[in-house]
Amino acid sequence: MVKLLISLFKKARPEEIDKIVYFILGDLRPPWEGVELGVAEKLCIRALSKASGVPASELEALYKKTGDVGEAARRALSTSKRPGLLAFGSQKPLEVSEVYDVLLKVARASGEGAQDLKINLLSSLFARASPEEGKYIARFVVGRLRLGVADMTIIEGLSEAFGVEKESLERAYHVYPDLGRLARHVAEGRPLEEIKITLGVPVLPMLAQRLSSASEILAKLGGSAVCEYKYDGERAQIHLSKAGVKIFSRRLEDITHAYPDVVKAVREAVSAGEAILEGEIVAVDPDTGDMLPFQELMHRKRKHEVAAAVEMYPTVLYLFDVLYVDGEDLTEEPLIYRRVKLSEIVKESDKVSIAKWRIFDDPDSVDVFFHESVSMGTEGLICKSPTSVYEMGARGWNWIKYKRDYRSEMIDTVDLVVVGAFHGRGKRAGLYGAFLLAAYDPSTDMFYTVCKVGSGFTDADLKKMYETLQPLKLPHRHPRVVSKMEADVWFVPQVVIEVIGAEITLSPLHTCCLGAVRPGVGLAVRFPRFTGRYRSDKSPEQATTVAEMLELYKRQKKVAQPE
Ligand SMILES: Nc1ncnc2c1ncn2[C@@H]1O[C@H](COP(=O)(O)OP(=O)(O)OP(=O)(O)O)[C@@H](O)[C@H]1O
Repeated sequence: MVKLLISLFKKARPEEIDKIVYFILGDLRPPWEGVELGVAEKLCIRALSKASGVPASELEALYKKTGDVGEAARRALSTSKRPGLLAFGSQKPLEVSEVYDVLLKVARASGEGAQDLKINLLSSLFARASPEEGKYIARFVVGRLRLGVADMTIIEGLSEAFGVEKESLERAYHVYPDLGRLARHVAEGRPLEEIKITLGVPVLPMLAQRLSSASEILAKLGGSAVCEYKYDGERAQIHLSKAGVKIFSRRLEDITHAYPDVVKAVREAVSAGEAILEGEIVAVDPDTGDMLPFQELMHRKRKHEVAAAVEMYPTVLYLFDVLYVDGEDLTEEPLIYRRVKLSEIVKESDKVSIAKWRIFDDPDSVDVFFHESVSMGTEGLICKSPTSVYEMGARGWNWIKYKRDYRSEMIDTVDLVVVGAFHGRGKRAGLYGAFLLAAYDPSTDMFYTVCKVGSGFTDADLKKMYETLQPLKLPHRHPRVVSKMEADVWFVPQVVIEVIGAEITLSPLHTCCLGAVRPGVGLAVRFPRFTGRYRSDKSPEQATTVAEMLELYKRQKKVAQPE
């Protein structure tokens, strides 16, 4: 493959080599420009029929039989009468640039009459194409070219064809991942140093390796690590400039349209004029602000649902890196410097936060932080070398993910005692927005906290809870309640409600079974939800006990976690 590419690149003129590279990749433009041909097989066949004079029904049948629109094109064009046009061979052969320009017009056709325009443009191409050319054009336009040439193979070809070091090409590609443009750059003999981090063009993101124990991770990172919550959402590379805010996905696609709320929040939170930031967009419960699993971001994927989703499924952006600020490329600076810079330019709000992080040098502390992170709704930690630069496009050992290799499933509901509450915001203002719940320990006759729950309550439930709890209000924590968490309001332990969660996890934030499984860590219900059942038939001493919590934790079904 490389040999073929070398000879092709050597033959190509600089002004067409970019187009050749895009064709090889099966695209017309780099991913963030979102240029799509939008040509279905049916439309392609209609264009072929128009160009060849062969009835569309015949071509449909041919396509059905061979399953390859390219083959249908080849046969149509070999038998064609080419109505209204000179016979093939009697006119100027097609040039790469011409084909490219017409296809770009096809991709950009939109609105009323777009279908007809696309058919006309394509049929004019087919009318001039040889049967072999038609075969590949047809496959390309319906997205079936599939040459299987990897980006790195193109880089190898370019390196050999133009005598440029492969490593330098790779570096340039990581900063500006547009292979067509890169090919043209080297074919024109321009120096690679000209290629710099650019606002509006996403860099290839740095990726993480994976290890499964804190001690291995610390050893690999040279003894100490910046440990950050590993948020479970969508990775976002955010480019802020005078022109506005653009958000790019992990795969370099422009996803700005899905997150108008993030755009607005970034504008308000970031004080720099220009910046490239990285973070994770996480769906949160609109009533409690608690993190939700990333599946809840699906509502942002359908264009017509975005406006409603912004209201019903709000997000928080957790920023974890900054690559560029006001003309200064920070990718060669150490992580610690970048994190400081990040806190300098970001004013945190309820929509934009800086990813929670700590520096550790002992595995036990990393583990405690890990369990805290998971119980808050994340996937674990990303541990990073404090001195590492931002390695674009690399999956090296300077970022190491620490995830669980299994996920558990909570097998039963639990009945927990309301011991505290948190003031509600927004729709819940004036009421309680979330409640601190505890399990009972008969051996000490005390209540130990298990979770903070805000989900599953209807408006009527919240009102009822508020009214029921008023007479039980205390100015301080009840002496029979053991809690590390500070509630806004405390109650006499009396009201029992039924709760279900995704699983029971270890957590240093709660006191239930503290130290029973690991030192310094208790048990918590992750993603807890009120089932709607008030257990007024139960006294607080009949609530789920800490021993039952431990039993439930041990008996949970463990489900293998996908890599
Ligand atoms: N604090 C953080 N620092 C870096 N990445 C984070 C952080 N929090 C969440 N992430 C996310 O974690 C991802 C890496 O881990 P994960 O294994 O979940 O993703 P993946 O897509 O399966 O793997 P990868 O991105 O490494 O190919 C990052 O791409 C990013 O989206």
